[in-house]
Amino acid sequence: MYSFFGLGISLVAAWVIRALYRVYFHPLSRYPGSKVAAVSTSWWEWYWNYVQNGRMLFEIEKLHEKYGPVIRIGVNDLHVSDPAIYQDISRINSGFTKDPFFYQFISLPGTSIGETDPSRHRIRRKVLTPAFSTTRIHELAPIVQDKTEQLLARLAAAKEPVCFTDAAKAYTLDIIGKVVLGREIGSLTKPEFISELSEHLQAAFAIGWIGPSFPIMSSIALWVIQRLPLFIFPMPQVQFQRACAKMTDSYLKNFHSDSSDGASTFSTAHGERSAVIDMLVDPAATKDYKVPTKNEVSDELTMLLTAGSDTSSTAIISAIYYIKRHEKVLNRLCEELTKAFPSLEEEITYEKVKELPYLTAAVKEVLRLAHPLPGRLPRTIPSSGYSLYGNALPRGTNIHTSAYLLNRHSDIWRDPHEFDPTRWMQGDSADLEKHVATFGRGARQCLGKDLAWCELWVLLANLFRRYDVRLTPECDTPKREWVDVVIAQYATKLYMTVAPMEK
Ligand code: HEM
Repeated sequence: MYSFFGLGISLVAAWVIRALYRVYFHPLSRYPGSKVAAVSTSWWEWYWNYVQNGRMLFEIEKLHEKYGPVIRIGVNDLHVSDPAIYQDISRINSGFTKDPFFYQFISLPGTSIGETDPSRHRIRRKVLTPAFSTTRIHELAPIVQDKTEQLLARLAAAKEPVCFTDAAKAYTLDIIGKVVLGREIGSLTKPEFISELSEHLQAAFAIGWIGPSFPIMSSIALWVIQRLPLFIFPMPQVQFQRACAKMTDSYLKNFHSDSSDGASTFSTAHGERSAVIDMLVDPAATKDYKVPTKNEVSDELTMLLTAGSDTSSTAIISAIYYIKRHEKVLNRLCEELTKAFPSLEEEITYEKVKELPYLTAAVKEVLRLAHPLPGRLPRTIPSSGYSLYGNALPRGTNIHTSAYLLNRHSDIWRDPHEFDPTRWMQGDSADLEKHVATFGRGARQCLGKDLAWCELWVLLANLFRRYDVRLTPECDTPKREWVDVVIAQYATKLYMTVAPMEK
């Protein structure tokens, strides 16, 4: 009895000593912020992101307002709100890497997004780059065009207001499905725009932050669950992963890649082949390339489908909301579109719309204010260490930055909270581009940026030129509340009706 009591006291004493060390003597103790987070990253994250449902980012914002550009948000974690520091740590060859603990839960290890080793990442990225390059987007544009027609036809045929949030998710999932898997997912044909794959994906996003809060416990649980039959523990991430594995399997069975053919066997935009899979399984894809196993290919596809669906749809939904809520912007945009496409019979294509200056400025402004990935993306200090405002920080410290704060930082943005596309049409606007954190920067910046742009350009131009868009009164509100569940999740879905423009 006495020894149990003694053990209890010793454990409590050890915990107290460790907590005191972390708060007062740790190398990060000089930084202000949350004392709870300094003692335990997990509990602080769990409280703000789980109990308070994705509000950690707003707490971080408040702490910055109180303490300035650097705050402590974990035992080894600082959050920095300073565009100059963001530029420095995200530049190519900065030496900073992705934090493996964090990324194993918001991605799959070894994939383009989840790989934290820079040299392995470089190889995977080199293999995948041609599948999403600017040149390739021209070949993929007809897919975007087809899906746009399909979506608009459904919106126009609807008798009741349509849930555009679900429709836009179906649109981007169908596009990325065709690009990545070379096959139709068919969400746009479903009565409520919900396919099986989109259901798994939504469920996976819904539990977004639990993993990173308790990395060790969660990784053990995930390891066990991944090895159990699905019916015992139907975890959404694993369901989604297995659905993708099934599709990869059937693809590889149907289209066995002939390595001697290499790149020449890649799909055309409308073919049933997937350039992405063909590239991944091509041993000659790049020097020192080791073809991934079937499961590794499937993990990559899972990540690409995740990265390329809700991100773009969130941007599209926000674009419609912002443009509709700003009458001057809507009028100027419609004017530009009518001038560029005087006849309603004329096809509104990617090649033409990407040249429209006001549409482009409006999309840039949407992406600045309505970043689909608003929250912190930690980067780990390399073995050489890092000097932050002249203070040396030890290797292994994570520096987090967030698009939500950077894209509104008053050092860079005049009237940062205003939705003003014309800021992108002035002399210094080229310089502004580098300060937008929406797609990340440097070696780890978004690989699908051009595809996302293609979707935004084509859909918005077609929608606003050909239809009169009306938001339902419940959605036509001055503010849309959102929380950060890895992706920005809005409190209410966007409902709207469309009526064809008169000739
Ligand atoms: C508006 C839409 C999109 C936004 C805002 C967005 C944003 C981002 C951001 C912020 C990152 C960096 C993540 C990090 O540092 O951990 C990223 C990475 C990535 N994104 Fe996107 N993304 C979008 C659309 C897409 C699309 C359509 C694809 C197509 C597959 C895609 C594929 C990727 C990939 C593969 C990476 C990892 C790149 C690497 O680390 O090398 N994204 N994206």
